[in-house]
Amino acid sequence: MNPGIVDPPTVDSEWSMLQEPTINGVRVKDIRPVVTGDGCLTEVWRKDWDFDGLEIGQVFQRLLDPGAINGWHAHIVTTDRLFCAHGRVRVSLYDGRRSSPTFGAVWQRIIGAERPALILVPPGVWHAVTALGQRPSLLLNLVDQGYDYAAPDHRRLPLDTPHIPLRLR
Ligand SMILES: Cc1cn([C@H]2C[C@H](O)[C@@H](COP(=O)(O)OP(=O)(O)O[C@H]3O[C@H](C)C(=O)[C@H](O)[C@H]3O)O2)c(=O)[nH]c1=O
Repeated sequence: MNPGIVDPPTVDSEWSMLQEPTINGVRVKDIRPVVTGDGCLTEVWRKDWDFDGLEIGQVFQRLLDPGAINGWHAHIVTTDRLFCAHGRVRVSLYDGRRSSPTFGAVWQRIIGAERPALILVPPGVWHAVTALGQRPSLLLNLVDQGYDYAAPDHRRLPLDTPHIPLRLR
């Protein structure tokens, strides 16, 4: 038999995710849903988690059709907090900050209703979200400052940009 390669687990023996962020300033808060008699309840953000010490300036939702790839985006000053409330998505990140100790690093994590988590994406970190599975995915973004219609803090690169060493399709 061809020995192949060792297939490492994505979780430890407590089922905690092993994929620690490789990008400076990116944080992940895993959240455990509370199962109830008629469904479940999942917290999304609490001030006393001391997750980032930032404000919540706005919350918006983004519905993604199955297979949709939303990206690449980055912000100059805005911090995103991404939470997948329904369905399942892959969050892909690239550190585009030249001054960052992890400049050039990439990191990906799958989150969703079965494995809820809040992902903090600092300014300058390029991000893209891929909707997985066969049903629409609902992404919440709890940003630290509200969208400015007159001067959007929103930069975009095409999915096939040569500046980001990740191919999403
Ligand atoms: C953010 C925002 C946008 N808009 C308008 C502006 C555009 O005409 C339209 C789409 O906005 P945008 O291109 O920002 O949407 P997405 O491409 O889904 O990107 C947004 O959601 C993904 C997940 C990110 O991660 C981005 O950081 C975030 O900007 O909605 C508003 O009217 N209000 C808002 O708060």
